[in-house]
This record gives sequence, structure tokens and C-alpha cells, in this order.
Amino acid sequence: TVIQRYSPFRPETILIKCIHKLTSFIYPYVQIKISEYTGEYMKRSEAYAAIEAYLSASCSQRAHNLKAELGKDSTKPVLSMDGHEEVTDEFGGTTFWWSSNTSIRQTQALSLYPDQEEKRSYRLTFHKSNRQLVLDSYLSHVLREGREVGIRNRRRKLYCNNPSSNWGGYRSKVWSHVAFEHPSRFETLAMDAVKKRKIMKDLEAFRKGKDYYAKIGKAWKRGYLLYGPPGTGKSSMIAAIADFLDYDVYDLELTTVKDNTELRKLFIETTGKSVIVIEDIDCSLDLTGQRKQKSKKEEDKSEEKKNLPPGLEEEKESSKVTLSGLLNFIDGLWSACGGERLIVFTTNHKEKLDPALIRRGRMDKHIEMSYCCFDAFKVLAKNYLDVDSHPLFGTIQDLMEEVKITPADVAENLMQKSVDEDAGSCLEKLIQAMNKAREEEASKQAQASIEEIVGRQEKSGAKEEETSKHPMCDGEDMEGEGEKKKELL
Ligand SMILES: Nc1ncnc2c1ncn2[C@@H]1O[C@H](COP(=O)(O)OP(=O)(O)OP(=O)(O)O)[C@@H](O)[C@H]1O
Ligand SMILES: [Mg+2]
Repeated sequence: TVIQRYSPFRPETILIKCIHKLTSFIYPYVQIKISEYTGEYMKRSEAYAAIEAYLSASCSQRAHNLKAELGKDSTKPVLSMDGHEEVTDEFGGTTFWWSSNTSIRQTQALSLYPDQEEKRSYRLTFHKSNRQLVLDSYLSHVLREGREVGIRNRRRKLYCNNPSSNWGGYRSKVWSHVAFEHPSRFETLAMDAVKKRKIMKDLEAFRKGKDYYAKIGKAWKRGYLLYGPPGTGKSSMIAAIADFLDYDVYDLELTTVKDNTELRKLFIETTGKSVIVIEDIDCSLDLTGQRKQKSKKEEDKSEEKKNLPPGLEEEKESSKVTLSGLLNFIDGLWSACGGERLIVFTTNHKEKLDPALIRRGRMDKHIEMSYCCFDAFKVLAKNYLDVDSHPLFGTIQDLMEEVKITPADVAENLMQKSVDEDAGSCLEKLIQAMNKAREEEASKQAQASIEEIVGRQEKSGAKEEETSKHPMCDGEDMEGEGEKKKELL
């Protein structure tokens, strides 16, 4: 201890070096360690995940301590090696040893709930005569096979971003996830059949487009803007896209992102083969591009803040993500990190968005999700009632040309809510609802036209009053105009 404290050189490091040299003479094996978490961002290592998947096949036969997790097929668990286990693997007539190690790291912070973090790693051991074989072919074989097994076993995940106050620590968790189990698929999605096919073709081209995007010098990503009234299937479309592409979904809640730096970090932490979603982009932040109005609002806010008691100011602080930050997130230099990402925005009011945000290149495809058409109704009838045709279809088709009804409303009417209801009664229910909607629409229109006429008359009345007050007007004319006004009213 005295030497360690006062001497500039470290005797133990010299000792370890000597031991390593000595053992390399006697011990003819080489070891490679692959840790679970690596890099500056403490991101889970892809190599570790691939090795875990690769070893899952061989370890189930030989290892004694195993871990089980549910994979894609929820009836069959996926096995992996637990800590301090060893299995052998054969490749090119050579034997390799894989061991899994776990060390517990106690966090230093004083806390009522001591935090223990496990550090996991795999260690590959092989004879030094096989060094070239390992470097040239064995490691790439393990990674390739492992990735394939990983994709086969993978369950799709739905991620949401954590508030940045939870980002610290050894394994900083920027995103949390659950298994993604939304049942919406393109087959169940009610919309115009031609439009649906076009979208599916576009997605297919994107998925297979790695080389094409590289050739044209464009980052491998694509932006979709889904817009339309509430209940027209925008969220259902996102789930269907994720199902079709077999991608994970990152649901980004912009209001919890403090600033542009955090937004960038969130983007870097997403994996490939993913759909990044920002729902209701017009409501998430003040990104409408009306910057003058915004600065006025900001002034008001800072005034509001000044009046708050100390301590509460921070709570009131809202997201500082700016439009330019979001533009860079989608289309800046960082957006090319990783590739194979689909960015989807949804909105009820496309016209409110800044044109820069939705220009082609950022939001490449604009998809309007609109009111239910007859094509869409047929899909819903098939899904909900199992009918392809019915005598009432004709009436419904006629009504659909007149009445605006959302697929959500159609779906609600077609849903069988008791055992007594059959296809006919559900369709009747829908017809009633559409008739009611038509009447409401008609009365609304009548009301609006009455208001318009009254407004116009009031305006013309006011004008007449003004002209009557004009000094150039004589009394006779005024009387005549008064009569006219009375007639009009
Ligand atoms: N096009 C559609 N095809 C099939 N089902 C639909 C469709 N549109 C709506 N639905 C039904 O209505 C419900 C609501 O739809 P969804 O959440 O996708 O609407 P939305 O457009 O995202 O609405 P909002 O703008 O309010 O978020 C869904 O659960 C689904 O059952
Ligand atoms: Mg929605």
C-alpha cells in the first residue's frame, strides 16, 4: 500500500505483464472476450446478441445452466447459457470453447436500495495454431449465423422514450420496450384497394432497397406522412406497416424530449429495421413554422415563469426541441447512421405543418386516410361479419356516397355485441347510423346557410346605415333605403 501510494510505478501491472508472458509460453490457448455492453454510449453490443443467439442451439444440448425466454413462437422458449457455463463448438474440424461469465458490480452511490448491476460477457478460447482460422472465417461465421437465428427468434418490440432524468447509470436506458402485439395487418385495414397495394409495393421496394439507396447516394430511410380525420386508421396503418416489414416500432413522445441533443441521442439509440413514429405531430410541439407567433408565446411564457414561486419554474419548463432540430433528425447528417428506418408522422391537420417538415425527401410519401369508402366497408364487413355480399350492401353503397363516416364508426356499428346479433342486424344498425348522420349533416348545412344569410343581411344593413349617415345623402333616398331593408329582412 505504501509503494502504491508514494511510488510512480505500479508493481502489480509489471507483475501481471510478466505472468501473461510466462503463461503464453506454457499455455497455448488464446482468449477473446465479448462484453454485453460496450462503447461510449454503453449500448448493448450487437456481437454479444449474435453470439448469444448462435450459442442457443448448441447450449441447449450440452450446458447445465440455461436461461429461457419467449421468442417469436410463444409456445417454445429460446434458451441461452446462464453465467459460468461452458460449451464447445466445432468448425472446420476444430474445437472452440465458449464460456459465459457474469460479474456483479455494486454501485457506489449511497442509496436505500443498493443497485446491483450484472456485467455479462462471453469468452472464446482456442488453440493459438487456429488464430488465422478464427480471424478469417470462424468469427464471421458465428456473427452471420447468430444474426439469422436472432431474426428468426425475434419478437417485434414497441419502444417508448424515457424521460432524460432516467438516462444515467451504467446501462443508460434511453428507450423502454414491450413486446409489440398489435393485431392490425394490411389484410384487416379498410381502405381503397388500389391505394393499399401501392403502399405495400412502396414498402417492399424500401425493404429490398439497400443496394439501390447506396447506388443513388441516399441514406436508407423513408418518411411517411399519414394525415386525415380522427378514426380513419392512421395508427392502425402504422401497426400494419410494422407487421408487413417485420420491423420494431419506436413511438417517440416529443414533449418529453428536452432539447435537440436529446433528440439526436434518441435517434442514435434506435436500431435498424425499425419504424420511428411521431403521432399527432401538429400537437406535439409548436412546430407549425409560424415563428413570429411562437416567439410571442415564448415571451408570454417567460413572463408566466417569472411569476412562479422558486422551485416550480423547472416543472413548468417544456421541451426545447426546435423545428430545425426535428428537420435534422429526419434529414440531417445523423439521420444516415444505421439505415433501414422508416419515419412516420401522423396528423389530423396537414395544413398546419411547416412545408419544410413535410417536403419530399423528408416525408417522401403523403398518405391521406379519409372517410370510409365502399371498398373499405367491404373489408370491414368481411373482418367483422364474415360476409362478402349481402342484399343491404346496395343501400350502404348509396349512402356512403352521400354521408361522411369514419372507418372507426363503421367498425363500431358492425361489431356484434351480443349473441342475438347477426350480419343483417349489424348492417341495419349501420344504415340507421348513416341515415342519422345524413340528417344531422343536412340540419347542420341548413343552420349554416341560415346563419350565412343573416350575416350577409346584417352586413348590408350596416352598410346602408353608414351610407344613410353620409352628409351627401338626402332625406328622400334614406327613406327609400329603409323600406328596402325592411323588405329584405
Ligand atoms: N382503416 C381502418 N381499417 C380498419 N379499422 C379501422 C380503420 N380506421 C379505424 N379503424 C378502427 O377504429 C379504431 C381507431 O382507429 P385508429 O386509432 O387507427 O385511428 P386514427 O386515425 O389513428 O385516429 P386518431 O387521429 O384519433 O389517432 C381502430 O382500433 C380500428 O378498430
Ligand atoms: Mg391514432
